[in-house]
Amino acid sequence: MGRHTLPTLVAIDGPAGSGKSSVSRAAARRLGFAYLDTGAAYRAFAWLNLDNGTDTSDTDAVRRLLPEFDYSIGTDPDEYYVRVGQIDVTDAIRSPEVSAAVSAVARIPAVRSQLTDLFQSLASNVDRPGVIIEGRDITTVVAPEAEVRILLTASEQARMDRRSAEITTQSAETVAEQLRSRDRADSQVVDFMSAADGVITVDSTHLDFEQTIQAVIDVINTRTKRAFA
Ligand SMILES: Nc1ncnc2c1ncn2[C@@H]1O[C@H](COP(=O)(O)OP(=O)(O)OP(=O)(O)O)[C@@H](O)[C@H]1O
Ligand SMILES: Nc1ccn([C@@H]2O[C@H](COP(=O)(O)O)[C@@H](O)[C@H]2O)c(=O)n1
Repeated sequence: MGRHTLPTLVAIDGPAGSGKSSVSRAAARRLGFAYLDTGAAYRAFAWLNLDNGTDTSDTDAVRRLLPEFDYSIGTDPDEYYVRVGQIDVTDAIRSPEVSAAVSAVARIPAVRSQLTDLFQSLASNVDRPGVIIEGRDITTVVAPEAEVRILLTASEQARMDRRSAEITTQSAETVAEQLRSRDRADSQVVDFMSAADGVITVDSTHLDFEQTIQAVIDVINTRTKRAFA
């Protein structure tokens, strides 16, 4: 049987360390939804550039690599993987080197255009009743028509504390500075710090992980007028 209805689209944006990936994945798992981590694609393309020895400040050189970007990602929250060609880069794309390079490639319009088309195609082809798509420009560019649009944010201090708690290979100061500079670079490209019209803000500064997941699920249930979970 072919699909008769399109999946419910849930778009979640927010700054670095706000909990987008971990909260979206956990909420998708509980709802029986698919989960699309859009940041992983930008990270994987930055990884390809670094692996290829491309100068990521050379826009033409980065653009020339786009046709070679053979990308795949797992959208089942329980079978998450990120691949470039046959190479599994799930862990490699989280390295400090990739985190330092990703904003440079993400600011190139041709990169954004190709990846946005890819995200829209991936989201419409999931074999689930819904899909949670998370990133920076989902509520505004990738899926502005989404039934549910959420800005997941937290104070800069809370986001830094959380990020430095998970990254033990660098000092808290280094992690904090990297997070600030990535947010600064990213906010040149798209505003993910203020909610566009129709976007619900969930501020997790004073919520723990479980409370944040429930807050997101509550918004989804309210906006779709269904009791998914
Ligand atoms: N409300 C919360 N309370 C405590 N810890 C949290 C909360 N939300 C997320 N975390 C933790 O904070 C860390 C960062 O979360 P996550 O990686 O999902 O953020 P992110 O928004 O996807 O960041 P980035 O955009 O940089 O990928 C993770 O270790 C996650 O478990
Ligand atoms: N929709 C998006 C998602 C991500 N980016 C860029 O990728 C970087 C990594 O994203 P994470 O969610 O994995 O931290 C992010 O800092 C942006 O530079 C984007 O531009 N648009």
